Amino acid sequence: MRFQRQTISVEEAVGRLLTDLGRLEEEQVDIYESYGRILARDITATSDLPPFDRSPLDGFAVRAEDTAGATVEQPVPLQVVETIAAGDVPAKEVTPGTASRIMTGAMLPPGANAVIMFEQTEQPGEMSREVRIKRQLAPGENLSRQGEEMQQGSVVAKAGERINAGTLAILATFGYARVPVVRKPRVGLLSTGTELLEVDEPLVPGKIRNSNAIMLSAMIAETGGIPVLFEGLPDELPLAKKRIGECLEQVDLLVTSGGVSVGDYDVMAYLTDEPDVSLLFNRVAIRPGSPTTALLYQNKLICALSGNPGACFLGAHLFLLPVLRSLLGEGKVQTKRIKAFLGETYDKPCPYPRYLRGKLTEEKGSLYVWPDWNDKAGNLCTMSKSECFAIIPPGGRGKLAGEVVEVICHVMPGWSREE
Ligand SMILES: Nc1nc2c(c(=O)[nH]1)N[C@H]1C(S)=C(S)[C@@H](COP(=O)(O)OP(=O)(O)OC[C@H]3O[C@@H](n4cnc5c(N)ncnc54)[C@H](O)[C@@H]3O)O[C@H]1N2
Ligand code: MOO
Ligand SMILES: [Mg+2]
Repeated sequence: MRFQRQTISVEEAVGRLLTDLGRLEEEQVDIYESYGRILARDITATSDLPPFDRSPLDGFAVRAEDTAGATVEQPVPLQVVETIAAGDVPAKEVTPGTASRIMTGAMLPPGANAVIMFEQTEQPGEMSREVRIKRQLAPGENLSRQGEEMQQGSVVAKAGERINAGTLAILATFGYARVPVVRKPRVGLLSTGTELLEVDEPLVPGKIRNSNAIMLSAMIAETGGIPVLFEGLPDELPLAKKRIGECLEQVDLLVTSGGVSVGDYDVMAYLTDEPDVSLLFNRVAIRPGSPTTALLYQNKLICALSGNPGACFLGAHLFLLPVLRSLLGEGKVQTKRIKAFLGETYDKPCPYPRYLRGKLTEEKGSLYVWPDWNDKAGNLCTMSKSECFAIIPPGGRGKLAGEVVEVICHVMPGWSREE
């Protein structure tokens, strides 16, 4: 199968990966451990919000009717019957001719239907029981009514949402000390290639250090998976297949890098010929990383990315991360494509759509994308500065500066080009 490959689009490839890919089980975690997790079900309000009528100001709770005709020149005098701090439950009712001193956030006393701020009142003396109201109020003025923001039982966060700081505020408000989230997928990582050294090993002729594994494990963790780094994969097929089988037992899916093209030792490409291994695809219309491959073995997914670091990085964004998001039940599986003006001409011809790493700038409300010229598939030192992929359509002339191209953003742009 190494040489006969059917080329499919990115959309088709992702579609095949996500088919029959069920969401993982729900688990309960402590709210303090839930940041970044994906909600497993809708979250409903366990009470009204605010839970009681409360004052948004420091001032006096009054009956609006008592303030009729009040002005600075002719303030209306009221008798103060109580001071209510936030957290208190009022003991007294506000009856005609009276008022209660009230702090911001404090519960509104019965009988009151408006609040006037201190700045619009005056008191004859510090110890005086009298307050003079200098402005007429309408009923309901300066009040936060019970349930005005959320009613008990309404949905306040939805299944599939990634928990961020704002979500945590909602979960805390409604008392979700334990949060229903989706279990994190365990993602096995195997790197092929006898040329690979560990990070801490000195370089020896002909060999290189393994940079894909740690890069992929970071992308997996950032997306909400648990990377499980497995040691070396032999180049001989029977041993490799056995090793892959052992690894698959311990994880939800396996990601490999390298060995997917047509080389003599491209063990992943050979694996596609095994009878008990089903091939999802082994060539996608992308550059770099066109030999990216996906397999099903022992009923689990193997995402076989290219060994070229640049291609591996792209393949992980296009194929691995949507799989993880789907397993996590996250609402947004595919990164949205936006449009931007190409900042400079990129005219290298390519038979496939080229996903060019790049950076985004914004000028007078328009988005510009600037190609990363260090664009050989095996190059890696500009990945750390990559903010997006500009998609240069296939064909002879590439795209000219100022033409619109599609862009997939993968980090929040820094909006500048200087290094
Ligand atoms: N005759 C052909 N040769 C190649 C073709 C082709 O169609 N015909 N495809 C090219 C394309 S396109 C790509 S992409 C690569 C895919 O390569 P593999 O997935 O088979 O990757 P390897 O051959 O194992 O390695 C490629 C390259 O990357 C280095 N590498 C591998 N693993 C790592 C790692 N973990 N960390 C860092 N670098 C890694 C490896 O040493 C090679 O230099 O095939 C082209 N060839
Ligand atoms: O598709 Mo490859 O990554 O261009 O060599
Ligand atoms: Mg190869």
